[in-house]
Amino acid sequence: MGRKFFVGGNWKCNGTGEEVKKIVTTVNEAEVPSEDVVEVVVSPPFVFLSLVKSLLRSDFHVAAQNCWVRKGGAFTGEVSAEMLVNLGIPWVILGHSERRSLLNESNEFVGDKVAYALSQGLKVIACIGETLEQRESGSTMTVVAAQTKAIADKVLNWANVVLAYEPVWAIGTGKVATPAQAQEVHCELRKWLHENVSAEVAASTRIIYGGSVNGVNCKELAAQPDVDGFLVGGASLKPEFIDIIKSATVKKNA
Ligand SMILES: O=C[C@H](O)COP(=O)(O)O
Repeated sequence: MGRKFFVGGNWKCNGTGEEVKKIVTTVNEAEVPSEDVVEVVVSPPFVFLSLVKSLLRSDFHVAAQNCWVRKGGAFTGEVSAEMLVNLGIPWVILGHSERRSLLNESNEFVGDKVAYALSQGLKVIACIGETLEQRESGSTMTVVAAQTKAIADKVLNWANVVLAYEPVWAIGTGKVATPAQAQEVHCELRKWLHENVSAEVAASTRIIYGGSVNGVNCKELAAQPDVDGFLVGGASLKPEFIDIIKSATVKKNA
């Protein structure tokens, strides 16, 4: 089964209204492969979701960067999945390593969030990844399998899940995983899904890579058989995001 290439731009906690409009203008004016070839999502901070949604070209979609773990209510400072649905936001990023490490989001909490967001009709980019210390101690697969299991324990239908493998040591560091390192983990993750979820889910779930992806390194990464796209941080704020979107054609022509 074909897995459509997926490129997400995670703008993190960046931008003024003016800067956001400028980024949207750049992506709106770009010539990129059609929606049949690549699915593109941009993820601005909460406060700019409506603005970006109103300005963004119709073949690209918007994602929130987080949402609350269950139904909204007395949870000061949180944004619920229901609110995102109400705003017409189709996607949400959950379990990003910055939230896992800075806000102590556990595997179980992330699994609960993913399940709740899906139950409300959102599509989820679920992030997993090991630290440098974990990689150097040889526990990369143990760590990412435990993170994936916490999601799999709560999720029955994977149709609206994209799994983002983002090694923490590669995020915002300029130190990108080599294509072979990325492929190795993606392939193992797909095997894990095959053995622990189903052959169908393993074959159809998109596993995307994140961590210092840029307009140059994207092509070789995109050529790896189990790399189904990217979650891009820093470079998604720059015109080179367009080159990263275009790397979808590497896959198409492979
Ligand atoms: O969500 C995106 C990742 O954290 C990657 O960020 P980066 O491309 O700035 O390394």
